[in-house]
Amino acid sequence: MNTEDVLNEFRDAGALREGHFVLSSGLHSPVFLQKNLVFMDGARCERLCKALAEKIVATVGPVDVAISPAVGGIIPGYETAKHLKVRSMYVEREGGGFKLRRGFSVEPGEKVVMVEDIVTTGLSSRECIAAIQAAGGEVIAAACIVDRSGGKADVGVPLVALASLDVPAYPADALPPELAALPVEDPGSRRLSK
Ligand SMILES: O=P(O)(O)OC[C@H]1O[C@H](OP(=O)(O)OP(=O)(O)O)[C@H](O)[C@@H]1O
Ligand SMILES: O=C(O)c1cc(=O)[nH]c(=O)[nH]1
Ligand SMILES: [Mg+2]
Repeated sequence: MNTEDVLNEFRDAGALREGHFVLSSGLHSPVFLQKNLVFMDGARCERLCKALAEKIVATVGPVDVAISPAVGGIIPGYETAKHLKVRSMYVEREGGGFKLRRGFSVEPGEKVVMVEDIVTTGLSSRECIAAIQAAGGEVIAAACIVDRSGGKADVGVPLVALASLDVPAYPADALPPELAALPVEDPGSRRLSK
């Protein structure tokens, strides 16, 4: 499955949104990939995550466990882990940072792949990887359905992306006038509890 195939899945799901969005990183963008509309369709989610699992194994070899950052990473993390035939766990925010909770644990020596839905700056991926390492996990790779940084995001380990796009994103104080003129949506979960 190549980038165009992945984009077609997003288009068909109505998940390729245009407007004015504030992203998890605080950057603003005219484009938002509403991945939940993709993952709500089990067959569509399976096609994407099966392809991601195959690409992970082809790139870094077998892994022992997949761990994702909540909320967006939970469904693709589970589905990708299913095709990798490994355990699926997630980290979630507690007091601002990600933590492995709910009785989840990693055994010493297990190889972990961190599975994200979308990578923009790589901030959430780096935070998730740090939480896995704090729990004793060895993260050998990261993976995502879409890397929208055009390959520029550095998550500190090899990143396996099913699709790679270069989508514009701007700091709040440097918005193009046509973007600033639109009402802003904040669709993610990072600022939900504030
Ligand atoms: O690479 P980054 O700049 O960190 O951006 C990508 C992150 O943003 C979204 O999560 P968000 O925090 O919006 O919440 P969600 O997982 O609930 O959608 C997405 O799920 C990624 O985790
Ligand atoms: O950077 C983000 O927060 C982000 C971008 C995007 O296109 N989709 C998403 O779910 N999050
Ligand atoms: Mg997320």
